[in-house]
Amino acid sequence: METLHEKGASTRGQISIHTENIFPIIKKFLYSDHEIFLRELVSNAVDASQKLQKLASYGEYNEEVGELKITVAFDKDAKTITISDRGIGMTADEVKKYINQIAFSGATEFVEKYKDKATAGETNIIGHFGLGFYSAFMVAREVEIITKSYQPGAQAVRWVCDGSTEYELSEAERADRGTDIILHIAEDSEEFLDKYRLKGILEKYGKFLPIPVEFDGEVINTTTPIWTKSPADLTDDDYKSFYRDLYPMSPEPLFWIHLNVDYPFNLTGVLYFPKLDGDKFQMKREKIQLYSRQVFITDEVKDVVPDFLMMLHGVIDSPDIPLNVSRSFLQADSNVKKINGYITRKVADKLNELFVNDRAGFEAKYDDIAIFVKYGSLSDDKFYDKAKDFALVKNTDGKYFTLNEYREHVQANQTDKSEQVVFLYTTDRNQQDAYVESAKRRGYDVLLMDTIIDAHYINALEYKLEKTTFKRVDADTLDKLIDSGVASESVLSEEERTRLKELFEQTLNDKSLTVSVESLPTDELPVSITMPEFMRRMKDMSALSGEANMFGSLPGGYNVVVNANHPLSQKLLSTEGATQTTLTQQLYDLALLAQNRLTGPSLTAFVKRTVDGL
Ligand SMILES: Nc1ncnc2c1ncn2[C@@H]1O[C@H](COP(=O)(O)OP(=O)(O)OP(=O)(O)O)[C@@H](O)[C@H]1O
Repeated sequence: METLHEKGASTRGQISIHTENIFPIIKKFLYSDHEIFLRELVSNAVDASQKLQKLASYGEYNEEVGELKITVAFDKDAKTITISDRGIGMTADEVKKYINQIAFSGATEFVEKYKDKATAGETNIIGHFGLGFYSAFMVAREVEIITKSYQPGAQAVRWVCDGSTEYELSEAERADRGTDIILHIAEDSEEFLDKYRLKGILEKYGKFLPIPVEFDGEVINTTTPIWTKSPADLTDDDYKSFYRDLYPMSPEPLFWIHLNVDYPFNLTGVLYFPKLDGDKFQMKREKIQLYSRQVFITDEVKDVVPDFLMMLHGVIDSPDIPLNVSRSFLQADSNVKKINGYITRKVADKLNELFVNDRAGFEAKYDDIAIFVKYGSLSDDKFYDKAKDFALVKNTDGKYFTLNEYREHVQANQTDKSEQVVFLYTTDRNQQDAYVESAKRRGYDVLLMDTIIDAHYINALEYKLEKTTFKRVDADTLDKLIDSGVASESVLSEEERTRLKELFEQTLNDKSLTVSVESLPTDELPVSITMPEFMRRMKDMSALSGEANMFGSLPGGYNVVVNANHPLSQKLLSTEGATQTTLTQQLYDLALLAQNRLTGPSLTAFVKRTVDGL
């Protein structure tokens, strides 16, 4: 039985810390967010309650456990906030040991002592920093503890400390086992003496705590959220309704992944693939909530979750993530790295499973999934290796192919003279329609690569796929895009071709344009405008990165390709003077128009010229 040495008297003593000034430091810097005090104290109450449950289950506590509800109450007049639990409580010696010795964590000792008895994943003790309790001094000018140990016949004790290094410990009255933490709120923290404020904080951090927490006559938490259950016991509706709880305004998720791992680290959670809808490019971060043993910690999951999965929604719960330490430490933490790898693997496995089991369903969702697959493939080679079998490409007819299937599909028709298979693509089906249609007329297939990440994805695929080149449909004339090595016959003589080239150069009078005359099929446009693939990619990249580099600032870069075999070319050569100039300009403008690039005064002039000619 625990009693104070001098029964009835109170003891005074020094809190054993090495610096006198630790409290101001705690107050200011331990947590920048003062509301955290409530999370810490309620977590301690949860710990104490769970410890009691454990002792009971180990047969070391044989009395009635009863209801283990934690209550949080406040008194505006007395300016107090009280957190009460019916957990294991503390003897006077334990108060001295656990409360007075800052940074000595009772929790660590407890786990150490019971770890042999606890089965994996069962060590549900929140605290292991030994400082949580002292966060009370961020908001309180004085903290009082009234506690009574679960041990038979234990004497209740009262500990008071005003935030200096002095404390007072005396005997007290408490009917039942457990602990009351009474905070005498400091003047500058009176904002916390407010029903809505307290409720808000409790709901933020404690919505899923494993022990019921009552505030203002209501229990604020669900003690067994779905991630603590076994997937076998859950239905689709359970997952969907949990999602609705977390994100009331969001459309139904596409699918989800239940995470559950014990070794080499402990992690549970449910990650949802959201329906991104029109929001595809907007990286919606801060949608994953991080918990530690059901205590909400943060929605800043950077470093814990791979960057490309930051757009997922859901909950991750891990006691193995160091939470109160700096970011740089977090990055170097080996558990965090393993967790990262694990999540990546689970996501890849889930996608593969969907692909294999339900190809049609997978395709139906693919437009939403694509961004994860692409971003993942770009940022993580291991993910790419898994994803290459289920990553899909979509052509302009809306058909989906895996990369291998697509290669098979186009190989016969789209292999050039250097044995490269050319994947043609469009970044804008409407704007590049003329080019897409002429490619299709030749029996070529065209891929849709119209999302912002595709430029990078194409680079990565070219690097990874053997003997494969991507070319945008308007990068060159079709003969050159897929160069069979067989030159087409020209109906014009060499001299006529030179005249044609000069005619365009003089009429357009623009040094940034390169004019070439080529022998194309007669059903191709008389004039078309192309931009070499390499040049365009460089320009796109510099536009994307927002950095002005030499490619970004280069003007034009366009080629004007005149089709020597088109009947209009011959007609052009047979005219002269103003008629010839007008016709040349008109053909060039039509080429621009076919690309939806004829605007402003040039468009006005074109319309007038056309009307005049009718
Ligand atoms: N409500 C409580 N009931 C019983 N013991 C408590 C209670 N609150 C605190 N303690 C004891 O005081 C110790 C120190 O608490 P403190 O919050 O400072 O550290 P911790 O919980 O071990 O770690 P953390 O910093 O992560 O919270 C606890 O480990 C526990 O032994």
